[in-house]
Amino acid sequence: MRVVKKKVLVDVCGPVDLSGDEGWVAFDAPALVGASLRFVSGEPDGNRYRVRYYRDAEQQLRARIWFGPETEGPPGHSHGGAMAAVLDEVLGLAAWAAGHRVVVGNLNISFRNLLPLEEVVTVESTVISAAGRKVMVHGRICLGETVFAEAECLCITLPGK
Ligand SMILES: CCCCCCCCCCCCCC(=O)SCCNC(=O)CCNC(=O)[C@H](O)C(C)(C)COP(=O)(O)OP(=O)(O)OC[C@H]1O[C@@H](n2cnc3c(N)ncnc32)[C@H](O)[C@@H]1OP(=O)(O)O
Repeated sequence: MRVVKKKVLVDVCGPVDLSGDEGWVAFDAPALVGASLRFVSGEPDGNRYRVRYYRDAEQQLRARIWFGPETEGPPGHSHGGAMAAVLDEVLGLAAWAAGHRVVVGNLNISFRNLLPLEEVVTVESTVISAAGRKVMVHGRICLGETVFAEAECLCITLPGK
């Protein structure tokens, strides 16, 4: 019987620059929502995502995110679900940062360009409206003029919270 040993791939990725634009102020997500957001932002030195949050001059939430080798989908590029997870977290968090205690009810994403791995990109978010329990947040993952994914996110406030 042939025994094939499981191969363990260990990528060693060096430090990445997640610094913000001029005028951005660091934003402490765990201080606002607790430490539960481990899937996307829980491993600041890991090989999945590395994330740093900011508010821009208009107080909108921004994120600098590095998509590491463990987010791979199409060869050499990010999995669409990896981009979706980022948009879920950042756009939901944007509603929290604007004072709404929400979960994401609907997330509608268009994937516009393949996102190369080990790229540092920006996630922009804008709170569009808040009416009753519904908070609409728009956002996109981009680098310069290139948009990798854009999303409309309907957040619903949690009753009784
Ligand atoms: C628990 C503590 C959480 C702490 C989190 C901290 C970190 C968070 C950081 C954030 C980052 C992480 C982010 C994440 O990862 S959040 C994780 C991913 N999201 C979820 O798992 C959410 C699961 N879904 C739910 O919990 C419920 O369905 C919610 C709460 C959303 C609504 O169920 P609920 O029974 O409460 O309300 P309702 O059904 O009476 O609806 C109320 C209104 O909303 C409208 N509507 C509802 N759904 C949709 C929809 N899909 N499209 C269009 N509309 C929708 C509905 O028509 C109605 O409108 P109207 O008829 O009044 O006009």
